Amino acid sequence: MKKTFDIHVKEFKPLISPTEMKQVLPLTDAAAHTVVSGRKEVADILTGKEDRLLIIAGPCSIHDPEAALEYAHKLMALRREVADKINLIMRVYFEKPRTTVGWKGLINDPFLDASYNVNAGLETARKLLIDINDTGLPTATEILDPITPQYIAGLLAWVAVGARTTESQTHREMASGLSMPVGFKNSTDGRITAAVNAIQAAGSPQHFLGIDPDGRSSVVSTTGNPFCHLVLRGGATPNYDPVSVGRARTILREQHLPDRLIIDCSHDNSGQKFTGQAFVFKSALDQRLEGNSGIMGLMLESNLFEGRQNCPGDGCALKYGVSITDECISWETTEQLIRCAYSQL
Ligand SMILES: O=C[C@H](O)[C@H](O)COP(=O)(O)O
Ligand SMILES: C=C(OP(=O)(O)O)C(=O)O
Repeated sequence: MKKTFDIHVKEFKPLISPTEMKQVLPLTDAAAHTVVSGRKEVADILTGKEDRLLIIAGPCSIHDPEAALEYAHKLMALRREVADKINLIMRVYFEKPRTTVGWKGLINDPFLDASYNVNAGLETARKLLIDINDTGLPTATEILDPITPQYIAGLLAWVAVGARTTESQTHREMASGLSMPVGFKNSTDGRITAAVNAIQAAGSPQHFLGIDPDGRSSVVSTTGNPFCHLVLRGGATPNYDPVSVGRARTILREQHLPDRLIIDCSHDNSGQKFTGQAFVFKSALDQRLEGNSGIMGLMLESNLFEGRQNCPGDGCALKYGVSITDECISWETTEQLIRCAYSQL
C-alpha cells in the first residue's frame, strides 16, 4: 500500500516531559515568590490598582545565558532603585517568530548550529529563568509554541503573543489558560482588530488540544485569562502617537475590554532601528506625564551592547552581549532612559 502520511516528515525525536524537567530543575522558593508577586504587580497595573509605570526591558532574544544573567543583575539593581515609581521586569525571549526563515531562538536551536537540540534548549531556558527569578527580577517572554508553557510558564510574570500569531486561534486558546497577564501585539500591518478579538477570545473558556504535565496529548479546558491586554508595536506606520493611542483605547472601551496598554518602543514603532527607540520611549513617557494613564507600560529591546550581529557570525566569533536578532539599545542607554523616566514621574 502506498504511504499516505508523514510524507514530508524526516524524523520524530522524543522530548523529556515537563514533569521530568521540573524534577531536574525544580522551582525554588525564592523564584516562586518573584513569579507570584511579579504577576500580581503587573495585574494591579493593568487594572489600575497601582499607578507605577511598567517597563519591560531586555534582549530581543537570548542566545548566551551568561550575558543574559549579567544583564539581569544590572537590571535587578536598577529595579530596586526605581521601585517606588517603576515596575521593571526583564524581557527573556527564547522563541523568535520569523517573517520567512532564520534562527528561531534558543529553545529551537540552543547551540546556534542547526542541531535543533530542543531538549537542551528547554533545559537552558528553564535554568536561566530560575536563576533570574532567584535574584528577585520578574521575567517576560513571547510564547510561540503552545507546547512550551508546560516547561517554562511557571517562571513567567508576563507573556506576549506576537504580531504574527495574534490572529491564530491556537495562540488565543493557549493564552486563555496561561497563569500570567498576556499582551497581544497589533498585527504587522498595524491593524489592531486581531489583537482586540484575541483579548476577547483569550478571556473566554476554551477547549483545545495540548499536553499535560506528563507530556501526554490531552484535551485542555481553560477558564479564560482575565488579564489580557493590547501592545502597540507599530505597523505600516508607527502607532505610539497620541492619536493612535487614543483611537486604540476607544476601540478597547467600546468592546468593554481593558483600555490600559503597553507601547513597544522597538519594532515598527522605531523603524526597526535601535536609534529610534529612545524617541518613542520619550514620546510615550511625555503622553503619560501629560495624564494619559492608559499607557501603563513601555517595552525596550535592550542588550549589554547596542546594535546587532549576524547569527552565527560570518565565520567570526560572536561578540559578547550583542543581539543576534533585532537591533537593541545598549545597557548604558537603557539605564539613562529609565533614570530619566524615574526623575520625571
Ligand atoms: O523581534 C524579532 C523580529 O522582529 C521577528 O522575530 C521577525 O524577524 P524577521 O523579520 O527577521 O524574521
Ligand atoms: C517578535 C517580536 O515582536 P513582534 O511580534 O511585535 O514583531 C518581539 O518582541 O520579539
